[in-house]
Amino acid sequence: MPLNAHAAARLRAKKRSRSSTAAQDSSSTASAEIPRKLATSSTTSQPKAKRLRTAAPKDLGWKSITLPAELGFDDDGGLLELDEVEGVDVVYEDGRIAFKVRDDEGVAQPSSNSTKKGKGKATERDDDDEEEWQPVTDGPVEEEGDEPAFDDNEVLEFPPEEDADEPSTPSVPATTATPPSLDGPPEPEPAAKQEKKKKAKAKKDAAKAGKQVATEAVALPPTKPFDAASELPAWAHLHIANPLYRALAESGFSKPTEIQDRALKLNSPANAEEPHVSAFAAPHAERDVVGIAQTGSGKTLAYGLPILSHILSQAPTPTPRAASPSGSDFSDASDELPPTRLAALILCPTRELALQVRQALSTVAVRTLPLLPSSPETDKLAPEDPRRRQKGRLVQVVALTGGMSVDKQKRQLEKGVDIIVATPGRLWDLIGEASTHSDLLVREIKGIKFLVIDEADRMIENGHFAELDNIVRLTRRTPEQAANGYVDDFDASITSRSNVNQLPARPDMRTFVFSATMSKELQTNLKRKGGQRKFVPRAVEGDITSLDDLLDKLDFRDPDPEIIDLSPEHGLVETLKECKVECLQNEKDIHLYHFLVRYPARTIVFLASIDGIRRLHPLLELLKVNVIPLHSGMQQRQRLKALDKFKSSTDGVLLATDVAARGLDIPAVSHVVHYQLPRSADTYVHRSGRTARAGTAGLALQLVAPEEKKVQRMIMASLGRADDLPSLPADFSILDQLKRRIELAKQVDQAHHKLQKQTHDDKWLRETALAMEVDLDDDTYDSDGDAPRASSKKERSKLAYQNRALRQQLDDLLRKPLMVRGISAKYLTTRNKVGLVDQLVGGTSHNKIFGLDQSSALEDLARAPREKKKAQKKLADQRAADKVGSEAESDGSA
Ligand SMILES: Nc1ncnc2c1ncn2[C@@H]1O[C@H](COP(=O)(O)OP(=O)(O)OP(=O)(O)O)[C@@H](O)[C@H]1O
Repeated sequence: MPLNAHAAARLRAKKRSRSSTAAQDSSSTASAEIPRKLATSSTTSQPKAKRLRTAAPKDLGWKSITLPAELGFDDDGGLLELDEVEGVDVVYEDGRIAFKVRDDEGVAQPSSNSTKKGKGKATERDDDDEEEWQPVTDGPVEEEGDEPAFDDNEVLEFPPEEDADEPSTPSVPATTATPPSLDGPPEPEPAAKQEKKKKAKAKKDAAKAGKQVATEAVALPPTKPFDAASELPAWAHLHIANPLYRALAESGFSKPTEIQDRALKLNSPANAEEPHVSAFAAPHAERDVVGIAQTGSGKTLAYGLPILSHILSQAPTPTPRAASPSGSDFSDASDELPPTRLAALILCPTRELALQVRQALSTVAVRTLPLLPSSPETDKLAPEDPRRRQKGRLVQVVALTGGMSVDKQKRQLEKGVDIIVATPGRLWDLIGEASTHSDLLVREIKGIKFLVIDEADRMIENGHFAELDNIVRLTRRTPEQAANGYVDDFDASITSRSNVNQLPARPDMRTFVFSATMSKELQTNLKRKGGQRKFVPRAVEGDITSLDDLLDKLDFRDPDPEIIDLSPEHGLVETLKECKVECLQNEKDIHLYHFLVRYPARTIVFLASIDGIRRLHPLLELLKVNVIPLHSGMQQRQRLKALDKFKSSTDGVLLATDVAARGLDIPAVSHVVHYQLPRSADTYVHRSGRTARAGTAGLALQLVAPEEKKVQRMIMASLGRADDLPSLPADFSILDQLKRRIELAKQVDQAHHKLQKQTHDDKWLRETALAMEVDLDDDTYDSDGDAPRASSKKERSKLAYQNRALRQQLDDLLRKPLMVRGISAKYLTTRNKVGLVDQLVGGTSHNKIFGLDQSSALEDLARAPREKKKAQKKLADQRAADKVGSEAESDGSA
């Protein structure tokens, strides 16, 4: 087996101790990879401190040499007698190995060139060369977020409504502003700044291009219907409006997910022929749906596509205000009122989810329009920019959530919308205003064709009972409408005009209730009630406090709503792997930090409280983890920015409360960590479902303290499982090193808070003294009790000094590499038959932990049982050998 000699320059190689237990190849010769120049050099001169540059290992010009065993290698694999080499320093920067090459040594190419010119090509550099050499970074390259950023609920400005009913024409939609991106602030790196500038320029160019495009008329042939049968055969059997096929193809959704297939089949006109449908008393053939399907299975489009399909197949309705003969006046008789435009109301439990649903539906809506032919101007625009599209019917989707400007939302409503995605709180605020706006909104809601309750079970938990109740009442039929004598207890005083209150709700409204979790008991109840529900829904007294209550309050027009239950047996997605780490409560920080360092990837860490996030966030930040907090104590804008930032970083760590547990569809989340276990199995399912979405693999890790064992067993039991989760393996020598870092980071944090508090107290005292015209001697202070006191200058500077010193210590510690036990920082040799240089040169070395190969948590988890078996066998062999030895000894002594 080839052994790798170390590349450490300036190190006089001495015989390594034989203490290493790893058995090594002891063949008489061994080949080693040594930087070309280093292998031949024997000078001992120190590289000059100036003009050192970082070189990538692969650019160092390694060459294989054959070393006779007597020259260099003992049977430990240790390196003997290789003399000092020069020109390359092995240094440890930010916890990583880095090779520093002196310019005048010219050992290797500057990285930027050498990667282009090929491995190992060394060129001499002139000392007078003033050109700056760029350091090579081996770190992961930051990728652009692959999802469009949340756009602060800006409704995309689609082509003017008047044109909506016209067939596609050659002209181009009017210029509109590009939806603003909420990109998080980039790192203050010069490269990032440049990138930002570039983006800004590109955006400007795109805006310019958009204007240009808008002013030029592009002659286009009329758009042909999309040929679903040949281009999207897996969808062709489902009856949806033709432009949607184009949108699905453009989205890369080659086939429907199971829940989509099942839900859309109920949309099919073919169903009208089926006996169970003909039994449906209402004058329509479409069904109400209660859909339960695993997380990430595409439920949004399962209800979204029937809605979009319905809208696209209807003749466009003019905006209510514009069409109303008397503007906003509702004094006319109800039958003279203009038709309503709003087709669907989608209720979501959280703001983020509502914004995400809006985004998902808007994207599909835009994609129903064909792209304009490619041109230098249009190509600069984002594909979701309506200016890239041909004119046609564009569905308007608006999100009404808290934390956003009410006025803006009203303006959007005024323009006319097809779909409202709302959280109950904000929607009810808008309705309850008792203004012309709210009357209009009530009238629109009464006319909806679809009512959707997304994440239905969470909706109940969210504390919006009253609002939800009131909104749901608007969609119920009046006694006259329902042949069952249904009593609508809608409070007439909610809106300002009684004639709006008396408007009937749409008789053929469809109701969709979706969630990833719903108790079997509830489903059974629902089924059992099907017959009764036909005409007599249960009168629910008081608030809606359970999903059962909600289902009873919903006025399903379908007496037998279709229940599609695709929930997996154990509630979790098949592509999700679970594991655990059992540790004490106060060791969770170490294990979390270990996991994040060992397996850098997009990760969501769930905590039980905002306080927990406020404690952990600064700690991990001090440890240089790319950590992003998300909780309900943050302003909406901050929350959206946090999500945006998380989406655009490949190794971001989102520290979140359960506000992020449901529905959020963030691409490529590799890991979910339950820092604290949730209190219910449903929340566990939803939290874990933020990874392993749409058929991808993912891992959920539970950090379980002894006091949580009971909760854990309960969760597992309610998912129908024993606690058989595998433990994630950890290297204890690394944990020790991480523990030191964490302890120091905690001290830094405490010192920082102490200083901050003191500064704050001092400021307050000084301001108070000034206001009271009292002299406050800086060097004297009141030291009794807990009352805030002004600190002396000496005290303050001592604190500040301590603070700085601790930070410095932490920085120094973070710069030191993490080393697996048994390897040396000085000699990059071989450990457990793994060549460390091989790892570095081959790029397989772990970025932060020296001595480990890069591997994913899933790979390590899969290997864990084999490794455990091996370790057990080794231990058993060792014990057996010890036993034989001691028996032989005792025989000998006898
Ligand atoms: N037919 C399809 N083919 C491939 N991907 C799809 C398809 N339909 C939806 N997706 C993608 O799957 C992902 C998950 O979809 P969605 O958010 O609707 O899941 P969900 O079932 O609502 O999840 P949750 O229960 O967590 O809210 C999204 O990124 C979506 O774009």
